[in-house]
Amino acid sequence: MSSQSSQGGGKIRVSVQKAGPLDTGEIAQTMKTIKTKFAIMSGKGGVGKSFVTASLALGFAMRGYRVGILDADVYGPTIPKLLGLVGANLYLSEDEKIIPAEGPFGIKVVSMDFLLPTDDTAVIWRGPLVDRAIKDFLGNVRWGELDALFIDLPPGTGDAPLTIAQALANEMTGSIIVTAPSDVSKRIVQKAIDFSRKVKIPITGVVENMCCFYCPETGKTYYIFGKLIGKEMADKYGVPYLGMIPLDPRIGESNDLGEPFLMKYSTSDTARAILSIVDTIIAMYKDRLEAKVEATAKKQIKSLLRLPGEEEEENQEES
Ligand SMILES: Nc1ncnc2c1ncn2[C@@H]1O[C@H](COP(=O)(O)OP(=O)(O)OP(=O)(O)O)[C@@H](O)[C@H]1O
Repeated sequence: MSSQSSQGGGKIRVSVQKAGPLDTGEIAQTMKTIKTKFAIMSGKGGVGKSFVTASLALGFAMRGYRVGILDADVYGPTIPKLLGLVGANLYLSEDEKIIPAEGPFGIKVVSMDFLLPTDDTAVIWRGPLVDRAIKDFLGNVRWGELDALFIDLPPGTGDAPLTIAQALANEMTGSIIVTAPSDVSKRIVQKAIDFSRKVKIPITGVVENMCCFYCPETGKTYYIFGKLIGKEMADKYGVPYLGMIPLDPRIGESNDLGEPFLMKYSTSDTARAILSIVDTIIAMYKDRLEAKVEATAKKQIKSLLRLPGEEEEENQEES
């Protein structure tokens, strides 16, 4: 990737350069200011992985956390659309770091979609170009201080998600496995659990999307494809079940309009289901999410209690 401006900084332009191997040191350096990092994965495409990624990020942000999304679904990047960010740009800082775009609640977003001039160009993103972008997205972004980063992996368990997940494994707090109930979903959850274990990312849990349909006319919930298959599988493999999200026609509608569902229908039952998953994850990682806040608060209290002149003494002691 190259910068457009000759004065340092500027909009990112795409150029084909050989990427070189993914460098775990660079990835660690890029992510060191982020408290928790979650890889969102699915055993197969189309189960709502990107929708869940965007919704979890929005949920965390609505709870007051500083959030980022890395859309690593390089062949089908949809996060910008779900957040109403189509047409946004990525920029390079003077020292050639990628500056994320900013979405609702200040959510920082990096996506291949920002680098594609039109939808039709997706097809040319192959080989070296994708390798280059992945390398830059993983190891060359200025995220700043974040409480949570959600990484939308490519669907399935093939080469593309494997390469990215392996490079990220040391940094990840956990994986969130998205599934939708169907005849084959048991196999799909099992594949995703095996995948996460293979790349040594601890499993945060399973989210069952499109679990059921609530009919406002009858007031009944219908488990069209089978009841609690995700829960059954999570129990079988001894991983946490984070919750379920119903089929809701308003989700497709808001996604198509680029109006984030969780914001537009924030008081709906479906939004409540999503926020309950968000709260479960927050509760699981409470210590990590709050650790820095406490450390900062302690430091502030200490400085408030300090008498004039003591700061200098302390600095001298430290050096
Ligand atoms: N709970 C839901 N109710 C209704 N529609 C949904 C729900 N979840 C997702 N969708 C719709 O399903 C489609 C697929 O969702 P999404 O793109 O998030 O899936 P994905 O698993 O990321 O797909 P891909 O494998 O292509 O990356 C979208 O049109 C989305 O709006």
